[in-house]
Order: sequence, then C-alpha cells, then structure tokens
Amino acid sequence: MPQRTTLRVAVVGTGRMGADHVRRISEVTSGARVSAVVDIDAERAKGLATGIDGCTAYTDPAAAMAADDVDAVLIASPGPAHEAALLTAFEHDLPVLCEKPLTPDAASALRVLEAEQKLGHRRVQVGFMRRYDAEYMKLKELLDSGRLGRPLMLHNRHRNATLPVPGFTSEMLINDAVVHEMDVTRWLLDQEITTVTVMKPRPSSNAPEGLEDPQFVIFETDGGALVDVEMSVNCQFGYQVQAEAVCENGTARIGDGHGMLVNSAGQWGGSIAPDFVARFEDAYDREVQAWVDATRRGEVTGPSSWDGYAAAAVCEAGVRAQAEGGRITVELVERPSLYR
Ligand SMILES: NC(=O)C1=CN([C@@H]2O[C@H](COP(=O)(O)OP(=O)(O)OC[C@H]3O[C@@H](n4cnc5c(N)ncnc54)[C@H](O)[C@@H]3O)[C@@H](O)[C@H]2O)C=CC1
Ligand SMILES: O=C1[C@@H](O)[C@H](O)[C@@H](O)[C@H](O)[C@H]1O
Repeated sequence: MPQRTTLRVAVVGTGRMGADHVRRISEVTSGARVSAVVDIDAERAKGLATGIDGCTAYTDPAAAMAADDVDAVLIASPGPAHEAALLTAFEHDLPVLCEKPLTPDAASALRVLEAEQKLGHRRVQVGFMRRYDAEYMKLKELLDSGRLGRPLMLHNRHRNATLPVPGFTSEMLINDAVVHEMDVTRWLLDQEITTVTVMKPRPSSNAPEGLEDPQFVIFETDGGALVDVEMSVNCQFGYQVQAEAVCENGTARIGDGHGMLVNSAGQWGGSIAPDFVARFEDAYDREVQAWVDATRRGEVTGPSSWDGYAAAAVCEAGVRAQAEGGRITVELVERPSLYR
C-alpha cells in the first residue's frame, strides 16, 4: 500500500504527556507533524502552538477533529475525557493513539468497543508503551520462543519515587499504575487475567495521610500462571520497573538498570531513572513511530481497544479487591470478532 504524505496530528490534552508527545512528533518522529493542539486551558494550547509551524490551538477537541488539516488524533487528556474524544474521532473516522487508560471503567470502554465495531474496522492504538520498551520486547521474544518452557509466575515491581500527580489516591495505584502490569501480563503471557487480590502492608510513613502505599497485587490467569506486583508511589529513590518471568526451565529478568556500572569511592553501582518520562523515553518514541508508520500504511497495530477494555475490567476487579478483600473474579464479555 502506498505511504500517505506527512501525517497531520491533533494532540488533545497538552499537559505532561501531551506536551512531551508534541515535542516527540515535532522533533523525533518521522512522517508526521503536529497540526493542532487542544486543551481546555487555552493559554497552554496557545503557548505550545505558537512554537510550531502550521499548528492551530483549540479548546474544543471536536473543532480540531473537524478541521481539514487533521488526519489523526493523539489523545493525552485525563482518562475521564477519553471516551468523548474517542467517539468524536470515530465520527470523523480518524485513527487514534489514545494514552492509557482507554477509559476509566469497563462500561465506558465497552461503549468505545461498540462504537468502533460500528465503524467496521479498528481505529485505536492504546498507549500501553511498555510493549515498545526494548527490555520488555526481548522478554516477550524469549517467552514466545518457548526456550524456557511454559511461564509459571511473573514477579513485578513498579516503584515511583514520589506521587506521579498531586492527590494520587489508593484506587489510582490500581487504575493508573498497576494497569501497566495488567497489560504486560496479558501481552507477555498471551493469557487473560481471571482474578485479582490486593494486600496492603502498613503504609509507608512517606505516603500522604490516607494513601495506602505500597500495595501488593496478585493476579491469576486463565493459563494457570500466578503474577505478583509490588506497587509503590513513594519509594523515594527513583523510578523502577522490574519483571521476572519464572518458567519451567529457567527464569528471565528485566529492569535491573541501564547504562554504566561505576566503581568509585568504595561504592559499586549504576543509576536509576527519576521518572517514567526518562525510563520509558525510547518506548514512547517507538510507540509513536509505530503508530505513525502503521497509520500511513492505512493499518492499525499495537494494543487495541479490546486490550484497553480488558485492562479496565481487571482494574474494576482490583478496586473491588482493595475495598472488599479476597480474590475478586474479573468479568469479561466475549471478545468481539474485530479484535480476534
Ligand atoms: N503511558 C504512560 O506512561 C503515562 C500515561 N499517562 C496518561 O496520559 C494522560 C494524560 O496524563 P498527564 O499528561 O499526566 O496529565 P496532565 O494533567 O499533566 O495533562 C492533562 C491535560 O489535559 C487537559 N485537559 C483536561 N480535560 C481536557 C479535555 N476534555 N479536552 C482537552 N484537554 C483536556 C488539561 O488541561 C491538561 O493540560 C492520562 O490518560 C494518563 O493516564 C500519564 C503518565 C504516564
Ligand atoms: O502511566 C503512568 C502514570 O500515569 C502512573 O501514575 C505511574 O505510576 C506510572 O508509573 C506511569 O507509567
């Protein structure tokens, strides 16, 4: 299929992630440019648009998506605003890269699935960027090769130095953060998560009053694997994401560090990224490039709306497990043929 000319992208939401994606598309990604930025904060949108040739600032996502110079949409507004933006993009049959979460709950994610099915073709890539991280990709390749035998367990650690955003809640540890482990579990193992259990130690004294941090989350899968996630948003020392697969004939672990190991002044060691923007910079670059390349070929690849829905359903079970205790069963509808 012939490549389309430069893809003209509207970026909806220009906060931390949106502004970073605007920079990425303008300076790193090939084959695309930012033709519109949208933010309910007019000054923020105007400030960004001013520095980019041929870029218009909007406060209304629908107005941007109706513009003649918009071919595709990158949604980076907060989760609760995603459904409306996605449905508007579908009205214009525009391809979308939607930051995680697809939507904040399973019912709204199902509405998105239904609307996309009415179009008759996939339009959405969900921003589960770990699938584009070099280390996660290697782990996936190894597990798929079968060299280590069947995966039995996956141990994960997901640590943020400090609260990712002010006002972070105990539920957000699940919905906003562990949602990444839900996606990588489903993707790495190619299995659905069937139950969620959440256990909580005594909260860290670094956590603000009322925040249950850290939390220990356990998934069971329909392939018989057991997965644990230690989740913290107050670990203080840096941003650390690790995963260890325990298989029948061996184990494989990623996330132990990058770059140099230095011996100096009686110490040995490397450095730890300060935050997700630094740790996953390459993954975001690869994710956006993959989306642009696929869109220019007229294809949709990567995590689908189904993956977004499945993660939302696991999040719901996780939040119930937090509140009620015990093992909560994940309720999933049957996978529609569009996503098989
Ligand atoms: N993949 C990843 O590792 C990460 C993904 N995210 C996701 O990215 C999205 C954005 O998160 P942040 O950039 O951290 O949030 P943020 O709060 O920094 O920025 C959100 C921006 O959207 C604007 N906004 C709010 N409602 C809007 C609407 N209806 N239409 C247009 N603009 C609107 C706000 O004014 C703000 O400028 C979220 O879905 C979040 O979960 C965030 C951090 C990391
Ligand atoms: O998606 C992300 C944030 O929204 C979330 O708040 C962080 O905990 C995660 O580490 C990051 O990847």
